[in-house]
Amino acid sequence: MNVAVVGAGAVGCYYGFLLAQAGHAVTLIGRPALVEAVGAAGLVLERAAGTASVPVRATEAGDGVSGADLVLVCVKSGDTEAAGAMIAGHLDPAATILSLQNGVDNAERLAAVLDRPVVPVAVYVATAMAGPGHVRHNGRGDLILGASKTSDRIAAAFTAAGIPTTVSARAVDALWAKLITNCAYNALSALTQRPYGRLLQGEGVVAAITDVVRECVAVAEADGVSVPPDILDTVLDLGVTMSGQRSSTAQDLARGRASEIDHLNGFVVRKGAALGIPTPANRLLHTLVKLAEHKD
Ligand SMILES: NC(=O)C1=CN([C@@H]2O[C@H](COP(=O)(O)OP(=O)(O)OC[C@H]3O[C@@H](n4cnc5c(N)ncnc54)[C@H](OP(=O)(O)O)[C@@H]3O)[C@@H](O)[C@H]2O)C=CC1
Ligand SMILES: CC(C)(CO)C(=O)C(=O)O
Repeated sequence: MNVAVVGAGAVGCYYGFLLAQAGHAVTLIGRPALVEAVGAAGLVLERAAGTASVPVRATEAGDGVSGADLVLVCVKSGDTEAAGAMIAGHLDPAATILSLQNGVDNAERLAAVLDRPVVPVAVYVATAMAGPGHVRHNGRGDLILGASKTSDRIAAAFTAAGIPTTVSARAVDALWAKLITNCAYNALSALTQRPYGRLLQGEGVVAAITDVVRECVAVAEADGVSVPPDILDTVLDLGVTMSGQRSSTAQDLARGRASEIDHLNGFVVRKGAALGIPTPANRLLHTLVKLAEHKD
């Protein structure tokens, strides 16, 4: 396949590497430092098994998607519309477009910009950029791909490339379950800069997380989403299995970058308002993170 990755960061570089290593022609669309580094040394993946590099094409330009059969959009949720506008005029009519992003409405928002279907993908991976063109893998890597005409073929190609992938007509339910986890941990970890294990030990934290999760479940169910009945246990378990982890929102704030909070707790607040469901705990977390993003 000809594959284009729009947003060559931690997620895009990880999946781009595995697809290139499996023999697919991969083009990364990213920032100038990434393009320069990949041009000089290839795309580097560091993981428990060792560090390796593959040669891939890299460009800053939206026309990097020209001729691609498959386009992976991997930008942060706040960049979805801009990334869509950048590639809109260059897409092959037969290309399949995947949104590999957290949050539940990126595929829908991207589809509105592109005026064509976009397949939502739930991404279960832990990766981070160690430097331009150098991605570090910290765990997992499996995907749940929404259903489409080409999803089964893509899932087979991904799985053959070392990316365990299943197809589900209810990928959005999986995205919601992930969103609920993000709503529970991301803001609290960001505001306190605590990893999840120490966060859960804080006074009142489990009760606060329980409130957040209950609000999210009420909004999801009012929106027709099916949430697993044991979601609260799943959320609390993550704080044990990933006890040393700080949320991506904590990492964004520590680097002085805008976070995805508008698309996490902020999304639940907006959706709840539209559906008549009160979301005071999510509203407060959203507001506090917005204040922390703009300290001056
Ligand atoms: N990292 C992880 O382990 C996981 C991340 N996710 C989700 O995946 C999505 C991507 O996350 P992640 O890869 O970590 O984010 P990153 O910030 O590492 O990667 C996104 C990259 O896209 C670049 N970018 C944004 N807009 C453009 C554009 N128009 N043209 C070219 N490059 C662009 C960004 O540059 P710049 O920074 O300069 O804007 C950045 O390098 C998010 O929704 C995240 O929540 C989901 C599961 C796990
Ligand atoms: C699952 C979790 C909470 C893990 O850190 C995450 O997705 C994030 O940090 O954004």
